[in-house]
Formats: sequence, structure tokens, C-alpha cells
Amino acid sequence: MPRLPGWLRLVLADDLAKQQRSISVAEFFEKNKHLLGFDSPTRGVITTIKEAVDNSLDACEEAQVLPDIFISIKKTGSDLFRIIVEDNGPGIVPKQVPFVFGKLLYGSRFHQIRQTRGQQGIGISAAVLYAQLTSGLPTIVISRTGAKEQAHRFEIQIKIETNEPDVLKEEAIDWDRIHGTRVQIEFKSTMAAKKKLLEYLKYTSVVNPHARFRVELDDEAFTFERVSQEVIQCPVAIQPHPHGIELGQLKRMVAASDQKLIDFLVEGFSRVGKKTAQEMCDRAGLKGTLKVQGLSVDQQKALLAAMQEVSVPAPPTTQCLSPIGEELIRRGLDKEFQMDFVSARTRPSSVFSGHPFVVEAAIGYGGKLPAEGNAIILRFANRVPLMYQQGACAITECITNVNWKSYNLSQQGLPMGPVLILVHVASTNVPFTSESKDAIASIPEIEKEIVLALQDLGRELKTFLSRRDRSKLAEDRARAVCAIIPEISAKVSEIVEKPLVDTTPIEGKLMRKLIAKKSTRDGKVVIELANYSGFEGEISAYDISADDAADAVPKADFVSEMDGQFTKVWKMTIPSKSTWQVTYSGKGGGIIEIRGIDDNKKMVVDLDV
Ligand SMILES: Nc1ncnc2c1ncn2[C@@H]1O[C@H](COP(=O)(O)OP(=O)(O)OP(=O)(O)O)[C@@H](O)[C@H]1O
Repeated sequence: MPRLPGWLRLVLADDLAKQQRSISVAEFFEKNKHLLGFDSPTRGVITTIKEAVDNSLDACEEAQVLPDIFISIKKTGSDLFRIIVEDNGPGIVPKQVPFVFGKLLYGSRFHQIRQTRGQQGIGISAAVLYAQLTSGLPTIVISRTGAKEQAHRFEIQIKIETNEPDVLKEEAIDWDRIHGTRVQIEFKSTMAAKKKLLEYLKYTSVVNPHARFRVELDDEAFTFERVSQEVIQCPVAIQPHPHGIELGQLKRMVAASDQKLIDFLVEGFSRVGKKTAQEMCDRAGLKGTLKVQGLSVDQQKALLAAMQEVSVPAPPTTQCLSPIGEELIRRGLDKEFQMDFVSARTRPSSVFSGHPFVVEAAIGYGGKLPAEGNAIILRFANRVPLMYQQGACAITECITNVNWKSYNLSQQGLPMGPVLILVHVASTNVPFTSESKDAIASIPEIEKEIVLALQDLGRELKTFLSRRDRSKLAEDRARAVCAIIPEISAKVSEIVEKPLVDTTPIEGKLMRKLIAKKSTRDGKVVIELANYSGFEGEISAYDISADDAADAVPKADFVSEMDGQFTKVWKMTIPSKSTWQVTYSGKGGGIIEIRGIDDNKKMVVDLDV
């Protein structure tokens, strides 16, 4: 390339200098909406609701209340939609409301090291920005912080050039909620997002089994009920781990501290005791009594190197993370999907680059899952469903890398057939591939944990499938035998010249069986009685272990359903420490006693006719 003469370079630099100026973050995101998940009007709806619901769930967790969240979407013009998200969280103090909603990069969680849904302080203000760009309308926020406080109503926009809030109206109002926040955002969109939105809410409800969501979509109403009444413990923030920080962060911490080096290390970092701190000082060639603020850049560099060389236990994980737990994952899935098999794993917590994380996974099979096509993949990060960019996510890559054929599933990249795979990554710092938080980056430590969890579940699924195949074989044989018993009986009675006997009790004995399996659901036992011969009959169940005989009443909720052409299945849940008598009153009749059993395996008991 020819070199430009000196005078021309100067002119060019001068011209460029005239155009160089700082860019407001709001201006930047106005041009780069896709980075925040607002790349299409349809996606805008999902992203807005997701950001508001994440905030509501985080706030309820912080306030230790069971979330009751109301979501409404209404068409207000030919292409205008009004989205309302209302929660029963702690509310937001009035002087903070304009900043929370009217300033990008303003939030309470960015500097905290703990598991939260929101991290960056961008989410809800980005939705406000998107609304004002597409509809020109301000966002309306009502919030109240307690019985003694009045609710405040705001109309807010963002001043794009300065990234500062523009409050168009503020007033104190009466509001029937004692505490909570209501956000109303109106923007241009299409309603094509309905299916995706319901999917998002369904998945959110699976991993937040303590939350209730009431939804109004135009004139249709839906409720996603909670299955757990327990408030989840709000994760507690921890200090940064010495192996997870970089020079810039260390410099900022040093500048803000007036401590001696040894105290700075012990109090400012997680898992650093006096002995470890002294070892770090010695390695860096620095006295522990030095004031940190006086450290030169070279000394800070030496300190950082020493901090990373000295071996320090992994950061504590129990308080700062909030995994869902195997039991609740199963209950959440059971609530939203009807499957024959569900199992879940919560892996021990682990660490990448000083950030604690936990991987949880679950596999479901059969039931009402679609028999054909790829498995249903549910990806979650910090209890938030990841709805887009499945192909770019480390979770998908791990699922693809597992050899599912060895667990008796067909596979073409993803496993195929009536399978559901759920993976949840919980961390104090989820490594997303972008600010829109759609996909998790490939971090070897996280990938290893995902694969281990999936392999473990794969083995369990394989056992289930082989057992099911075996019992299917036994059933087919029994059915074949039953089919010829009446004929044999007729032939024998003809030969011995005796009246025809009723063979149905024998058929019943051959075909009927009681399957009892311990459910880990709330310490209850699910019992299933399957009448494979398709006989008509009634089932009643009595709690004979109850102190009060009055409790031993037939249970009307013994649900019966047809499963296939010949199989009638009754299902019921009983407390694990009780003893029940189940009576079948049909042809053949029969009584069986069943106790709450302790092992996790299925128990097959022949019905004693
Ligand atoms: N419904 C709410 N109740 C109480 N506080 C809220 C609510 N919504 C938002 N906030 C507060 O406003 C802050 C900013 O919210 P915002 O959605 O912009 O960012 P974030 O949730 O912290 O992070 P992210 O950008 O990753 O979503 C939150 O950190 C929280 O302190």
C-alpha cells in the first residue's frame, strides 16, 4: 500500500478528530439492540417479559416471599402491544425507580458474587429503551415498599444522548398491593410470540417450583401453579476468590482500601486465612504490614502472581449458589410434562476461574413426549430458561457429545425419540456468550460436569428401558397365554364332559400386577395398579396405618386412565410411612397390602386374587 504523504495524514487525523466523541451506552444499544435480545419485534416481547420476570423472581427471593407474578399482554393498536408484569416483591424505593428503569447499566447485582438471574443492570432499562424506540411511549411503573408507605406511579423514558432517566410524570397513588412492583411497557410487535411465550413460562415454572404465574394473553388466561410452598434461600454474596481476579480488579480493590496488606488479603478474599495471606506476602516479597494503597503497580503485579500461585481451597459454594435440587426438578417436570420416567442429578459444586458453579440435569422418557424427532432440550442458567441460540450453547454441544446409543436411545447428533433432557448451570458468574444471555460459553470445567451428569442419568435411563422391555416381553407372553386359555378350557370341558369353568380369575392372576415405586416426591409413594387384561373393575385404597379409623376411607382420587388398548392403570400417591390396603373389585377381585417403601426401586407385586 502506498504511504500517504505527511501533510495528508495530518489532514485526515484532523478530520477524524472533529468526529471523535464519546458514545452514550444508550446510544450504543439503540444501534445494537440484537446484543440485548431485541433483534426482532417477536423476540422483543419474550425478552421484555423475561427481563421483568427475572427481576420479579430475584426480588422475591431477596425478600424471602413466595413469588406471585401476574403477566398480561394485550393488543392496544394494530401493531401495538401492552405488556404488564406485576409482582409481590419488596418494591423499589421511589428515588431509585427512575434509575432502575431509565438508565442502562444500573443495578444492584453486578458487584455481588452470588447466584442471581440478573447480573448486568441492563435488562429492564433495555426494554424501556426498546419501547420508546418502537412506540414512542413511556414505561409506567408502580411500586410500593410496605404497608406504611404510599405507592408511587412513574412515567419514564431514557435520555438516549446521556443515558439518564427522563421522568415525565410522578405521583403518589393508592394501590391495593402492600408491597410489589408493576411495570407496563408498550411497543410494536406481532403476536406470533404466543407459543414461545407459553413455552418460556412453562420452563420458568419448571425451575422455579416455588413460584406461581398467572398469565393473560389477550382474552385467554393461564396459570402455572407452584408445587413447592418453600421459599428458596436467597444466595449469600461471597468475596472474590484469589484465583479468579485480574489485575484491573485488584487495582480497584487496592485503591479503595485503607488496610494493611495482610488484613486486605484475609478480609477481601474468599478462603484466605492469616497463614495463606502470609505465604502470598512472602512470595510477592512484600511485608504484610504495608499499607495496600501505597503498593506500586509492579508490587501489585507481584502480589497478583503470588495470589494465583499459592494454593487456596475452592470458594465456598453452598451459600452463594442456589441449585434447585433433584426432588424439586422432578416435581417441576412432573407438573408440566407427563412422562413414564424422570430422574434428576445435582452434581457436587465445582469452580472455574475462581467462580463457583453447580450443574444439574434431568432426563425424562416416554409418556406424552413426542415419539419422533429430536429430544426436547431444556437449557437453564441460574433458573432462567435459555430460549434462543440452542446450537451455539455449550449445553447442546455436551448433549451431542454423549454417546446416547450406548444408553439404548437412537441418536443423530442429538438423541432422538420421546426424550427430554434438562440441564441447569447455576453460578455466581454464568459465562454467557453475549449480553443477551442466550447461550453458555464452552468452559471445560462446566462441560465436564454436564457430561458426567448426563452419563449418570443415561445409565439410569438404560436400566429403566431394559426393565420396561423385559416386563413388556412378560406381558406379551401372558397375553398370548390368556388368549388361548378359554379355548383350552372349552376343549378340556368337552373332553372330560364337565361344565365349562370360568377362567377369568386365572387370566386375571396372570395379567394383573401391582407396581409400587417409591417416589421421592415429598416422601410420598406412588402406587400404580395396572390391569393389563382390560377387565372392568373398581379400585379403592384405605390407609390402614392411620391412628384414627375414620382416616381409613376409600380414596376417591385414585385416578384411573386407559393406557393403550388393553391396559387400565390406576395411580395414587400415599405417604411413605403408611400402610395401605388396595382392593380391586372386578372380575376375580383381590386385596393387596402395600407399605411405604424405602428403596428407590420399583417393586412389582402380583395381585393375590
Ligand atoms: N421488580 C423489581 N423489584 C425490585 N427490584 C427491582 C425490580 N426490577 C428491577 N429491580 C432492581 O433494579 C435493578 C436493575 O434491573 P435490571 O433488569 O436493569 O438489571 P439486573 O436484573 O440487575 O441485571 P440484567 O441486566 O442482567 O438483567 C436490579 O438489579 C434490582 O435491584
